[in-house]
Amino acid sequence: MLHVSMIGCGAIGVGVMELLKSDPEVAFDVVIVPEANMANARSVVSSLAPKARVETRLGEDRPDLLIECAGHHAIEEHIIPALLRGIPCMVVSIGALSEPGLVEKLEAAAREGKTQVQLLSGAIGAIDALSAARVGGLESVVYTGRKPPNAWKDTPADGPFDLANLSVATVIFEGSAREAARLYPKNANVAATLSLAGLGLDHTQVRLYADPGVTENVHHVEAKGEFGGFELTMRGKPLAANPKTSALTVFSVVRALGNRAHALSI
Ligand SMILES: NC(=O)C1=CN([C@@H]2O[C@H](COP(=O)(O)OP(=O)(O)OC[C@H]3O[C@@H](n4cnc5c(N)ncnc54)[C@H](O)[C@@H]3O)[C@@H](O)[C@H]2O)C=CC1
Ligand SMILES: O=C([O-])CC(=O)C(=O)O
Repeated sequence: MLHVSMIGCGAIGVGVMELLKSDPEVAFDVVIVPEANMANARSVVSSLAPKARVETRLGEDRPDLLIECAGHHAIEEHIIPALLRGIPCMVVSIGALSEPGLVEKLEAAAREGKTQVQLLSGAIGAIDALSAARVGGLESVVYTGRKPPNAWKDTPADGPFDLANLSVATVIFEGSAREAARLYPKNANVAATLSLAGLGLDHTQVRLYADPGVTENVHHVEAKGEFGGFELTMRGKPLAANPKTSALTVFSVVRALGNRAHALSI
């Protein structure tokens, strides 16, 4: 039985608890949310993981694994202190790692705690192929992200572009993955994940579209290198609870927890 503490109880966290509620090998002991969200989280957790406590921090608990499904601040606030205490962690808010120095800080904390932090693939596939290709040397990685206009609400594109009335696919950003992640933190996790697996934040090229012609979050990757090349297109269905987040992100967390909890890992 894997004893898990989870940070966040939003679209991803709730989806994960729903899918794992009848898995006898995974137990949620603690769910961590900010004070203001505790009442809401308690009502959800009481039906999906009735044995779990809702807290604002991990405290003295020592789970087998701490998983972050919360957002960028949670990395500094909860993951780094847990790693320093030797608790293995998984992270889904990969866009946060575009902040200068944060990847190094995470790595140093895991080393000091003699443990490991796993960065999850989330909404994108082929991270295994890309990071293997890096071993032989990569020439270029180009990522194009395409989402319905409402997924760009409350981002820097909301204002300069009349999102509600777009009639054609419109490029709202073109530049490096570092800049994409800085400007669009909640929509640039995929760009950051591809960068960390591949050519890094400054050399991964990103183009983002608000596209009234799509209903899914479409991720396209083109990579070339010593290994040859690949092209990947993923059409991720957005979660009803948060259109910025693809359902595959939830499934990737469930897969990662299953791989730790079950006898066979794939
Ligand atoms: N790697 C990937 O491919 C993807 C990563 N994400 C990232 O996953 C994260 C969560 O996404 P959603 O569940 O859709 O968001 P959401 O907004 O629905 O839920 C976030 C939850 O985390 C809690 N929270 C926020 N800050 C916190 C903190 N500092 N400490 C503890 N709890 C905190 C909130 O109260 C809420 O319960 C976001 O950062 C998002 O950018 C989302 C989609 C894909
Ligand atoms: O598709 C998703 O779930 C989220 C996404 O694009 C990102 O954060 O890069």
